[in-house]
Amino acid sequence: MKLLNASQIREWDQYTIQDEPISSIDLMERAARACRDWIRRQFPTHSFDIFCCTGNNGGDGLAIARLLMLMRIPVKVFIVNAAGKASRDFTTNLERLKAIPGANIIELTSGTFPPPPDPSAIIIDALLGTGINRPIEGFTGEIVSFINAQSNKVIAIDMPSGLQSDTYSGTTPIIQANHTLTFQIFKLGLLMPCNAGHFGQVHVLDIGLAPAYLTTVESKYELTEKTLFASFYKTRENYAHKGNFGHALIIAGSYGKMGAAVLSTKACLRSGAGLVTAHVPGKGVNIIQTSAPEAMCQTDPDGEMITTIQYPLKSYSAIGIGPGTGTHPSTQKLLQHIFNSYSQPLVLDADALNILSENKPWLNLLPENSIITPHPKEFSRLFGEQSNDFERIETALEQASHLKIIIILKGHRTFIATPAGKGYFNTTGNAGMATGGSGDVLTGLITGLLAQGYTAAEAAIMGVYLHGLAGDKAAAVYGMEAMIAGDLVKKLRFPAFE
Ligand SMILES: NC(=O)C1=CN([C@@H]2O[C@H](COP(=O)(O)OP(=O)(O)OC[C@H]3O[C@@H](n4cnc5c(N)ncnc54)[C@H](OP(=O)(O)O)[C@@H]3O)[C@@H](O)[C@H]2O)[C@@H](O)CC1
Ligand SMILES: Nc1ncnc2c1ncn2[C@@H]1O[C@H](COP(=O)(O)OP(=O)(O)O)[C@@H](O)[C@H]1O
Ligand SMILES: [K+]
Repeated sequence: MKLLNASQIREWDQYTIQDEPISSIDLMERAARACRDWIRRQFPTHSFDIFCCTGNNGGDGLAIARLLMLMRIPVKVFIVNAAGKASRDFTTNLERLKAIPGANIIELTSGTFPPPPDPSAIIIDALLGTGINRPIEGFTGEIVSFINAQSNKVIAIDMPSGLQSDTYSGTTPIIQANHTLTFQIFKLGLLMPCNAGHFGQVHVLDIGLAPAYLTTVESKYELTEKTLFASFYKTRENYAHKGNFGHALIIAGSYGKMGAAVLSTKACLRSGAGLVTAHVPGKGVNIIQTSAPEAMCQTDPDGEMITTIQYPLKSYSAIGIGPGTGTHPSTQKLLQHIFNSYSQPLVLDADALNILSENKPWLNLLPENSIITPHPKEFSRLFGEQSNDFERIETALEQASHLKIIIILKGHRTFIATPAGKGYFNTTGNAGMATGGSGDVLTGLITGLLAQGYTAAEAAIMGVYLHGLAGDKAAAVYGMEAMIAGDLVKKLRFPAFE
């Protein structure tokens, strides 16, 4: 699914109005009904204080208020700056709400604040949505601060008010919601870790915008979803043999960190690669051969770390390097040797990235379409500190196209930047994956996909998606706390397709 910016979303709105056709007030009603249904399911016994400005986001708030009232749910509506310019659909919804006997509508003008809400009431933030075009200030800002000061749960409609959908919002007043009910599609601002304290849990509600619009519009960003995965996935032929699925080499581990080698090797085996070899320190041979007997093993002449490769690399269709290797100068030298002698894409993680950040010119030696998998700290060691997450993804895209590599910026919504200038946000995974070794699993998995002949971008997107899916399956069984990285390997599954 493409990610759209605020003006494209407005266009999508208009497209749907003409294409379906549906009037704009009916589209607002459909959006309000979707919110009402979600709210009723989640909070069946609460009362609601709904805060509205006078644009269409406020119009949604008024329609939600009416729909809740019609179900005999207690609702108070506060209209902020009621004398301000009102949208047509806001005005229509205000008339409809006023027509309901007992409607409790309170106008708030500068300096008048509402009474503190009932402790069990839920606040609905329908002040501003995607129409925001400047930071919130003045009385609206004071109302935002008032809402944030309450201990009540807050549900934001479409966007937490004050949060920009496409750019960094800075430190101006912004609603801190527990839940955000956003319409039809994620917004960039709802994917950024720096905004997490504002959007809480995001729920995308289908309001029936015309899918055909998406084929007419360009977007730099996309979400990884099952359909994208399916578009890359290659079915195994009945007569296929292991020689058809490549030979992956995992270079990993050091004394005390052999677990990293085991996890990435096992994940590589489960990627579908035909053959997997692990290159490990001499003393690690028994560990790897016992825990991953399906893999072959090359031992380093050094017992405790990776220093030397004494065999040709050409026969390997993909190489993953870095988990648990350490950054000893001998390991650094080996990495440089690989950069100079191997021309196919590499997958670089963990200590390989730490070595790169100490030898930045080597970034230019990376074979085209190599994949690097930094977490935010590794990313800033490589490419410098960024002042916010929007800047970080921009830098990732710039560097991916400059270095002609894929950058996987790991996190809750892992971001994949491709040399073609496209960025993908992953939709799978959970905080249970914040446990040592999860990244090693990802490295092995992506290396194995690359070895089978998937392009670097496909391997990166599929790997990240599958890794998160495995995390979700592991969390469903063990809970987020009890799951460990080895469970990700066990739970790796390729989705079934028709
Ligand atoms: N397609 C969809 O998904 C659908 C969307 N729908 C809903 O419409 C919402 C978008 O509505 P919207 O365009 O009327 O904008 P909204 O956010 O209400 O702002 C209103 C006005 O406020 C002003 N303003 C701007 N910044 C400001 C600030 N900082 N402080 C104070 N004022 C500020 C600015 O006017 P200006 O002052 O610039 O003239 C702006 O026009 C969307 O989020 C969703 O809830 C659904 O109903 C149907 C389907
Ligand atoms: N809160 C989270 N939500 C979703 N995925 C997460 C979360 N925390 C970590 N992950 C995933 O787990 C992996 C952790 O990798 P990394 O930080 O390299 O850990 P390690 O070095 O311990 O293997 C990444 O793929 C990341 O996206
Ligand atoms: K809002």
